[in-house]
Amino acid sequence: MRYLTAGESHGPALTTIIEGLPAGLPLTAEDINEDLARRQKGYGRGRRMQIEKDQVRISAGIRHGLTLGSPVALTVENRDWTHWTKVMGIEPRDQNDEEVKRTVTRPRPGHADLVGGMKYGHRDMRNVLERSSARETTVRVAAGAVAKKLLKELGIDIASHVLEIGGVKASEVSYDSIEELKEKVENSPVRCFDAAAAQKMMEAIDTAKKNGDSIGGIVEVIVEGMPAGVGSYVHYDRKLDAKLARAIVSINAFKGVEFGLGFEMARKQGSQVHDEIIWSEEAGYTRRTNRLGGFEGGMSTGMPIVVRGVMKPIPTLYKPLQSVDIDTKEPFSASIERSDSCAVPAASVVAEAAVAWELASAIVEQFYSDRMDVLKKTIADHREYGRLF
Ligand SMILES: Cc1cc2nc3c(=O)[nH]c(=O)nc-3n(C[C@H](O)[C@H](O)[C@H](O)COP(=O)(O)O)c2cc1C
Ligand SMILES: C=C(O[C@@H]1CC(C(=O)O)=C[C@@H](OP(=O)(O)O)[C@H]1O)C(=O)O
Repeated sequence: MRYLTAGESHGPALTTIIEGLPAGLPLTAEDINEDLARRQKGYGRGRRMQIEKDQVRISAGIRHGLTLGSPVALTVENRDWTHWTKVMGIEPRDQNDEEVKRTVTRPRPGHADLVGGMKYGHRDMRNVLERSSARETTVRVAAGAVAKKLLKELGIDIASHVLEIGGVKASEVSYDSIEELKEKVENSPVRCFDAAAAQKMMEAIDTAKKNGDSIGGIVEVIVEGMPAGVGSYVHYDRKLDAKLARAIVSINAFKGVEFGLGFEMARKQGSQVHDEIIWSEEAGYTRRTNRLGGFEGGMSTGMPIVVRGVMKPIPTLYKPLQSVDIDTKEPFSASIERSDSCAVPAASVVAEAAVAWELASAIVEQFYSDRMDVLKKTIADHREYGRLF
């Protein structure tokens, strides 16, 4: 499967086209809108999220609530567009209009402005920031919601949550089921299961905001029910953990990724890292522990997938950092109109979507069928073969 996205942050709309979905997958706008709403929540976001109320319009690929096997086209309109019709106009610009003539010549350190401008020859760096904006993650979440629906049909469940914001860490995660974790997380303004830590995280966001600064954090995605043996050890570009790593780091402002114990493995002995193998009639092959986070040799082991990503602090700051105006070459200290101070909770929903997409895509590639009912049967047979292997 593959998908493309198009759209500028303050343009009319964002669009995605999804190709390669099997026919017969139940899918409604509500399935997608639920995740769009989850992405919009989260303590620490700026005023833009009060303007937007993301809703998907499905314009192709679905009939009577089921996928047809043809490309699925999804669009989310930008409500803010009504305030930007002149500046972001599609038609040639009106050279006499003062508002239209104003260009962005002051790059923000940490954003794509300067290098993107140099690369594409955009001396008005609005042409860069409009597309480099994380507004694009709206339709990535829409594509992810479709992937999640496919995974759900195959008995694969996915959740995401926030582990750390601005140095405030949640306590060790403990939950009886992924459903219990989800319930706690969805009721938290920072998507953290630990209520005491969540309170401190919100205080850290308030402090950063008051100081005109921004903060980042760490998110975790957990997947249960993934069959063993998806991905492959035989070639670098077929390793599923590598695909997930790329997907996480492709999210705006994400700078690192780890699986299971992750970077902590550097400080441990092999006996404290590798997961002992056991077998039972009911469950087949499982592990006593899950310190490797669900991967061996670039393949899913069948244990829960545990992947984390680190998000840097938001680059646009009310507290000015020094930069250079590209017209005058003079230094300036930037002042800005609006920005998020922390988008880690929203980004955890994006990470969930990114992981869901990669897993669904890898499953469809490996167990290919044009039909959802056949895919379901193939996965069931694969699980049974693995149990008795
Ligand atoms: C959900 C989300 C919201 C974001 N909001 C902002 C924002 O309001 N202001 C900002 O400067 N950057 C924001 N970012 C981060 C920038 O989009 C990102 O830093 C930029 O595209 C440069 O890419 P890089 O940080 O990956 O190098 C956000 C990122 C995410 C995932
Ligand atoms: C619009 C979204 O996030 C935006 C991501 C973003 C950036 O630079 O990445 C900058 C901000 O945009 P604006 O300047 O319009 O306030 C965020 O609001 C969104 O998540 O839907």
